[in-house]
Amino acid sequence: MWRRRLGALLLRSPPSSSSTAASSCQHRRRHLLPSEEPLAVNRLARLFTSQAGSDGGNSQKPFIAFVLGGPGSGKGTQCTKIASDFGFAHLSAGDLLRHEIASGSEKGELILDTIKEGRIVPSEITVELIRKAMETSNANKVLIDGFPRCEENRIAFERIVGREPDVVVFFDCPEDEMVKRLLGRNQGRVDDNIETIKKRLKVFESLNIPVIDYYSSRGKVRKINATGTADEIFDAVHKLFSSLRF
Ligand SMILES: Nc1ncnc2c1ncn2[C@@H]1O[C@H](COP(=O)(O)OP(=O)(O)O)[C@@H](O)[C@H]1O
Ligand SMILES: Nc1ccn([C@H]2C[C@H](O)[C@@H](COP(=O)(O)OP(=O)(O)O)O2)c(=O)n1
Ligand SMILES: [Mg+2]
Repeated sequence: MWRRRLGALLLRSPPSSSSTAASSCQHRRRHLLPSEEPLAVNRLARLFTSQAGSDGGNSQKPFIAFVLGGPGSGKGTQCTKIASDFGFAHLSAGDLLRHEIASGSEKGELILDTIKEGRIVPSEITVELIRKAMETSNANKVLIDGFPRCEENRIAFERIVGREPDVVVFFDCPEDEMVKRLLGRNQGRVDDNIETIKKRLKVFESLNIPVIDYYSSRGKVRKINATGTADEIFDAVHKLFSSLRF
């Protein structure tokens, strides 16, 4: 029901794109799980286990909202507003990955190549960046923007953290609107060009929609109509967050 037809512009994309992305996600799953343990598990256990009064900071399990939607659906724009009005820490998986590229680290090159191709970065890299950012922020309410992007991302996070998100906000936007927004974003991003956008939309359909379906079946998804102005959309978002208990 969430699948949308893209305009003629996107109908001619090469059939290999989604299978490449899918195999990347699947491929990494084979390597991921053994290598995550036990170090990361122990660190995350400390982060997420209630230790009232013992750590001098936030001692509660943080409230976690995953924020999903296609590329250009307005996740980042809405997260900024939620953070400002509701006091959430805003952790953008894409920003964390771009920061890693900018740092010149060894992983940066792989991340850059992957993002240019519109594919998904190996989950162990992304989850580790999110884990560190959560630890640093020490926040009790966290928006995780643009994650999990595929089942491998989801499984890696839930396995390491040992829990599910409290809520999954899904910005539902027609593809032609997302394309228009991305082409006008003008932030100098290597992936905001029509070729990469086509691939990202295919990846969203083939890998991210199943994650949304999964959380939907568990009653976690709150779908927001992401058309209209940013302020109009935020009216609905504001209502939603006002109704949540965190
Ligand atoms: N409701 C909206 N209407 C028009 N443009 C929007 C809207 N929301 C966001 N934008 C613009 O669209 C582009 C993509 O938004 P962004 O928040 O970065 O989306 P995402 O994080 O989902 O890719 C940005 O240039 C942003 O300013
Ligand atoms: N969980 C994630 C999030 C982003 N990435 C990569 C792949 C995505 O196309 C890029 C950009 O992600 P970002 O969330 O910033 O993109 P949008 O806000 O949806 O336009 O980063 C990833 O590999 N895994
Ligand atoms: Mg974004």
